[in-house]
Amino acid sequence: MSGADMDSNHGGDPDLIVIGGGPVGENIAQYATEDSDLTAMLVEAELVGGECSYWACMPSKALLRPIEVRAAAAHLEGITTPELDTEALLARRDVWVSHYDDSGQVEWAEGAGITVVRGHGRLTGERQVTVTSGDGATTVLTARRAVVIATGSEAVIPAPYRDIHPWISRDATGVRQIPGRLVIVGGGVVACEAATWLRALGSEVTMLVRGDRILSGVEPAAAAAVRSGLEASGVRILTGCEASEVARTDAADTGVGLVHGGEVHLTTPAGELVADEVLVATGRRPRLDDVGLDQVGLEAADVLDGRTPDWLVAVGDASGEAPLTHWGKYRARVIGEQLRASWTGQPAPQAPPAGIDRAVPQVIFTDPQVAAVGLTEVQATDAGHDVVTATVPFNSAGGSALLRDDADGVATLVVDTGTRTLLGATFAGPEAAELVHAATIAIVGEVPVALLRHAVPSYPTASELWLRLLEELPRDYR
Ligand SMILES: Cc1cc2nc3c(=O)[nH]c(=O)nc-3n(C[C@H](O)[C@H](O)[C@H](O)COP(=O)(O)OP(=O)(O)OC[C@H]3O[C@@H](n4cnc5c(N)ncnc54)[C@H](O)[C@@H]3O)c2cc1C
Ligand SMILES: NC(=O)c1ccc[n+]([C@@H]2O[C@H](COP(=O)([O-])OP(=O)(O)OC[C@H]3O[C@@H](n4cnc5c(N)ncnc54)[C@H](O)[C@@H]3O)[C@@H](O)[C@H]2O)c1
Repeated sequence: MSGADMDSNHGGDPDLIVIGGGPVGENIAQYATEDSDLTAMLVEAELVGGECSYWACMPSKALLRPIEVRAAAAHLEGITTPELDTEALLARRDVWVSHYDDSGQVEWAEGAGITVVRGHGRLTGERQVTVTSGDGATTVLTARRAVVIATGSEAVIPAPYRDIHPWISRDATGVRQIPGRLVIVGGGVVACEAATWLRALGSEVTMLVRGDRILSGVEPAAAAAVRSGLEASGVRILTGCEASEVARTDAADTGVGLVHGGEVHLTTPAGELVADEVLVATGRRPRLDDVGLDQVGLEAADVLDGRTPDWLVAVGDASGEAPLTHWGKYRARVIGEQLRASWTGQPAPQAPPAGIDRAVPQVIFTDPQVAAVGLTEVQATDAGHDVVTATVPFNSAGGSALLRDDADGVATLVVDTGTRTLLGATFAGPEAAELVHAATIAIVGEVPVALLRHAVPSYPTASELWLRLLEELPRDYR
């Protein structure tokens, strides 16, 4: 260890207290302390590993992967379609969430030298966190250097649904009882992914979408491909449709993943809908209400706008940045390394390139998948860029067409006319997830598109779509 201001504090107050032991909290605790004598405590109210490990990313993708493989087999000449075994699929989910047991993650934390403290953490003073455990006992902790808020986010439930105990994403990922008739409110990522697995598990799904299309944040042609895929699987999508009244008999919190009461009646412009369950998937907000911000003279807006004192940092979903695990973990690595360098005198890591937050990738695991990074054409022009775009059908390359007999979908590049570098890319098609990282590298590296044609994709792979896309650009760009 180097650095003038370091003194060993083993057994004393930790250098860092992280409130929230999700993937982001775990990462910042690790990166802020590794290769040093610095110490961290991770305060977790529920399960170490967070929403992502038990209720969000892992269970949803564990459910979706076999469904995706079945869909691919159903659209490939030469093999018969495998049958879905609901019980086995839910059991696979349970394995991927470690049966909701976090001992593996606690073991990892302890192995990394991080002390796990169970309970709900709240700020009660400068660098001070009071932890309330399940039995109401409180412990006051003080950080020598900093406190991190990594408390994640929570589902937003709009007014008409608050009294009916609707399902939220936890019920969909933790499903144990398949609703016969399911209404999904929202047309975002949670809604589209949950519609995919719940339809495959046998629910009759109706999506109630307030806007004029699903997935309003992605390229319209990609969103249209997802809509076609959902409709082909039997999902009914009502756009421009909001419920004005919602009523349910015997609404009750029967448990996660179980139907929460009797029939639900929804009054909508498309007529009355009757459902056995309603899944509300209308967005998430940073979980900042109950972390004691008022005790240190702050409001949620201060955290979201970055007006926090030096000793307080927010990261992950709680920070208001892109609510994605990989993005939160990236920010945790960057901020954690910066903190460690400033506390130890170790060399500072390379700073992120300017504008890095415009290179956030996301994969939507629907059928077809959507994998996107950076700006869409509309977002780029709204941000003041002059752009040219290239769009090709997903099956326009041999390698991508081979993936499925119905390799429908679309790929789009958005290029800045000034810098002639990539601003955004979107791939909608089978297994599109693995195509997007090349675009992320091109954006982060500010690679001129003229150089990209010298990056040769193997034959026959889906990456050959890059050749088709570059050919679609004006000749003097290639
Ligand atoms: C259904 C669904 C699917 C998703 N799928 C993906 C995906 O495929 N890929 C992807 O990148 N992202 C996905 N996301 C988003 C992803 O889950 C979040 O971006 C990620 O979990 C954020 O990590 P985090 O550590 O910031 O917060 P979280 O994972 O929410 O963890 C926060 C932790 O803090 C704890 N906590 C909160 N308040 C306190 C307190 N006061 N004291 C102590 N502990 C507290 C919580 O119990 C929790 O364990 C999905 C989200 C949902 C809802
Ligand atoms: N594969 C992934 O990366 C993945 C998967 C799931 C979730 N996530 C993350 O989780 C976050 C939350 O997902 P989400 O789908 O809940 O949010 P979202 O913001 O993606 O979509 C919310 C949807 O609800 C609609 N809506 C909002 N308020 C409404 C209201 N009052 N009435 C009717 N409709 C309303 C919106 O128009 C939109 O269609 C996302 O930002 C996403 O990044 C990521």
